[in-house]
Amino acid sequence: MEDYAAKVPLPDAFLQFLEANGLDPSIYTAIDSTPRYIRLKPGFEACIEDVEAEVKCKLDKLEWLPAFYSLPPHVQIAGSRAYRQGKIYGIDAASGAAVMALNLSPGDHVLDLCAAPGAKLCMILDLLGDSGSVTGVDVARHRLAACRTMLQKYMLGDRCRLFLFLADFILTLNHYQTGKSGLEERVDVFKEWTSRRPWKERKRANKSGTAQLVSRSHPPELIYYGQHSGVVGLTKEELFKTLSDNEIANHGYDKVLVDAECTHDGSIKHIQKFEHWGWRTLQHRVLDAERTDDLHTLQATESSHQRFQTAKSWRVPRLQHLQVPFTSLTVAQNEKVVEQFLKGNRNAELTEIDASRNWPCKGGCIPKTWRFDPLTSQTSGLFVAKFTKISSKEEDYH
Ligand SMILES: C[S@@+](CC[C@H](N)C(=O)[O-])C[C@H]1O[C@@H](n2cnc3c(N)ncnc32)[C@H](O)[C@@H]1O
Repeated sequence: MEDYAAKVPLPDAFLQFLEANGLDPSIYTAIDSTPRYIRLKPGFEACIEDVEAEVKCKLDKLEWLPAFYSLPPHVQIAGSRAYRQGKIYGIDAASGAAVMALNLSPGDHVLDLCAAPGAKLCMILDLLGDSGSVTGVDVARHRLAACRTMLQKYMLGDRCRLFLFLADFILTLNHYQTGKSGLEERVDVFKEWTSRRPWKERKRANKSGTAQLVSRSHPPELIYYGQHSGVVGLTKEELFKTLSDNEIANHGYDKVLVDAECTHDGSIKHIQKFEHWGWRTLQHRVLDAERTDDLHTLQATESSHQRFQTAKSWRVPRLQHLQVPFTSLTVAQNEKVVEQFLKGNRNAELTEIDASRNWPCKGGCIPKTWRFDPLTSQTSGLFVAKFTKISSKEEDYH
């Protein structure tokens, strides 16, 4: 450990955390050389040379991840015209890999739990193009607001809806309800989305409080919906209704992404922020056992489907894949959560990720799981696992 202390600008407490979690501190020795990544918005392939001219460096196309380019770590893209005009995204390649693992097909309806600020959500919408839908759920109002801004900037809002709530929220929306004749006359029908909400609605929102983080007692709040997201024309009762098991068959999602909160110890960018925040706060923000336990519970809860949002999502016959990327590299927050999920869901199995054949990363401690560690992958750290439902009719409803 002492050897690394010299090479790696990390405090002892963090090195001890890594050791306690069986993580090799050498993965952080790439801190200074890990590139930045951008993703090109579909349709803007021709502008890559303009971007290169603007940021004054050559962009390297990633062989293993479509539309992704790497650039030197010191290059800033936020001030570039291409970024401001919504032609490129700043998103880490490992996050892009997690989205590719969903193996999206045209028309898929995707549930993105813990969606904000929305880098993966935007990529999913780009890949779906003019089909399917994405439902993003997050517990943080301010992060969802950033997500909505991103949707608008990249013109991706048409088939998306965002809900402020806990990830165990059950959404029972039928994705494409059309031809709902007569509903237009009803007072409380969702009209085309507008940022200027009617006075009555604002009053109601004020009453329910404007906390940045919602609690379990907070009712689900629709933060944004697009014209073709399936919301327009519904009443609140229809949007939030509870379905019986039989009805669930016609609702639900094809794929679910659970990008739950974790300690972010895999993220170099996150760890580097402590240079500014002060290493002393690392202990409180990342390492405290109490917080780590909470996060473990959160992930386990979300992934093991004790909470019914994910449970219902898992049970809907349409669901094919549940995809879990975690920005931690500890076994407790990854493999242990996977094991717990499999134990609690006999109709779930870990599935091979087609795209992983070309990924520059290592296998996890459980077969078919993957670990992007910063040194091997030259990306931010990420753990990825994908579950598929074994389609046994009796098991679907247990
Ligand atoms: C790793 S970040 C998600 C990043 C996001 N998927 C993206 O690609 O930009 C984790 C998110 O989980 C949210 N979160 C934490 N606990 C939650 C819960 N119980 N229900 C819903 N969201 C939660 C946080 O607000 C945070 O935005």
